[in-house]
Amino acid sequence: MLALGCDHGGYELMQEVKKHLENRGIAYHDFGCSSTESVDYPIYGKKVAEAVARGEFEKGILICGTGIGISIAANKVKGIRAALCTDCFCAEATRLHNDANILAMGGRVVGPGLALKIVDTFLDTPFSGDERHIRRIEMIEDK
Ligand SMILES: O=C[C@H](O)[C@H](O)[C@H](O)COP(=O)(O)O
Repeated sequence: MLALGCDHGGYELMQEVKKHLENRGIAYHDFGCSSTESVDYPIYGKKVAEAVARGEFEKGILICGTGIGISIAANKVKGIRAALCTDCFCAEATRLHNDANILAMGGRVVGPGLALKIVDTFLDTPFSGDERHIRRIEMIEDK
């Protein structure tokens, strides 16, 4: 189960992402926003990040205009590793190396064709489990 969140800058791309997830039979909960009316991205970044951090959702997808603000907000929540991706190489690498639990994208940056490939790459790539990556993630988490 995925947690989804966006602001007005990501709303239209999020509708494409939702259709794509439905076609793939992947369940999600949409934390909003619900239109292209101007809203504040930290609200949605925090809602999704907290739900993922509580373990209620396996992963999350966040979209704002650039993906930057909403990923900054999400990364303030302990246990969250939100990765802003603009290409499939980064989407794959952040799963393999960082075990990222939230994908962030920019609705004003990537078109739907590329964005859906990024989503698939992120969702379909497992964490490598390599010792060096585990060690580095634990350093981020301050364990
Ligand atoms: O990082 C922030 C996001 O890209 C926002 O989507 C963006 O700042 C919203 O801008 P505006 O309020 O001008 O639509």
